[in-house]
Amino acid sequence: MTAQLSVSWLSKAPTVPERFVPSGARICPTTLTTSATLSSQSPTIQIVGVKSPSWQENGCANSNTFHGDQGESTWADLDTDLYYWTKAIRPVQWFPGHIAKAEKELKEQLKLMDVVIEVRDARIPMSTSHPQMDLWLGNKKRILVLNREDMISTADRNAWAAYYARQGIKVVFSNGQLGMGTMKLGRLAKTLAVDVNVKRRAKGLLARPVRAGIVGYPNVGKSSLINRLLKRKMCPAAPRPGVTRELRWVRFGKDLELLDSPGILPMRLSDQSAAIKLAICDDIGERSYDVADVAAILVQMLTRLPLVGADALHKRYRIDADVLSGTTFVEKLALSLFNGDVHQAAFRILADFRKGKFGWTALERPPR
Ligand SMILES: Nc1nc2c(ncn2[C@@H]2O[C@H](COP(=O)(O)OP(=O)(O)OP(=O)(O)O)[C@@H](O)[C@H]2O)c(=O)[nH]1
Repeated sequence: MTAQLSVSWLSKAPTVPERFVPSGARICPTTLTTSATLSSQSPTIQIVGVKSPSWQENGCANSNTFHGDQGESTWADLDTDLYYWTKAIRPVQWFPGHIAKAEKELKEQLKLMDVVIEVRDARIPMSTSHPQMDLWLGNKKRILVLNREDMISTADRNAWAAYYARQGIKVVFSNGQLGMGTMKLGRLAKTLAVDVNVKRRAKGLLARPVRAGIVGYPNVGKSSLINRLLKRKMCPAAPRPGVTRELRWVRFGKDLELLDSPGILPMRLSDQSAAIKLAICDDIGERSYDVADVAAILVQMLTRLPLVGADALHKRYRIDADVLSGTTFVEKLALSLFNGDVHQAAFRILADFRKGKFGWTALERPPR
């Protein structure tokens, strides 16, 4: 997919740190691809009852600017640069066998679902949107959940809420760890599927529980949400991707059944900007990426994020991020804290980000 660039892009060379400029790399604006634009391949999410069913999630397929209350151009520039940074590192690819199996089984179970609850990581809602989800779900009733709401800023949340509101999409923000949003989710699922039993009764059949399938990328918090709703640990949940291996229906009260499913993602991650964000957010298996590369890119991203910046990195590690490439930053940290062990230093930076040590922030803002 190609992106049309705004004039400012054409006139402004991306700020690409040396380490991430691949040899022979050339800026070719008309063929730039960004995570924002690639995600536009995924068509629509809709909540039944909402008019105008077709939501081009990234309806501005060719827009690369982000909106929000601050740093609009910062987000756009960052997206451009991220594209180049990823060109210089080992591609991130992850498709373990259980995902292929889960995808097949999930498609078979679809016909049993009255409503589908699609869970995404609130830090990266576009990068955790499966490009084929719309094709699989067709007209099925859907609820969009942005989980890990505690891991983003209020400004991020407002930007995403406004974005979905403009599309006529109701989005539930949730916290699978503490349970916020889960009751609302349960209620919404039952409300959306209310016609199931209306139709059954009209045919003289007994009412049955509404069936809601919970789907999404790995580690976005699907099982945790179910456990929180049930107030019991019925589904395996742990802080690493790929914990749920089997599809499993569980009952919530007498009128709702929930399907927990393994996290699925595309066999080939063609959008490497999205793939890097999955790695940063721990939504993809650790063996699929080079930790040092990913941490170096994270440093460069954080330096540029309006809510973080080089100051936050300096405060934590006493190293100036704004004058160094991400790689040099990681190497310096390795020397100062880990006896030169770059892997450990890289892992520390990723772990600190995931624990919110630089402040809670999303890595994506909605397209305009
Ligand atoms: N901070 C925070 N952590 C969460 C939230 N939801 C889930 N988690 C944590 O994220 C980790 C992954 O959650 P899971 O429920 O196992 O995720 P999953 O989507 O089922 O993962 P897969 O098995 O890979 O499909 C767990 O350690 C949870 O405690 C949330 O809203 N906020």
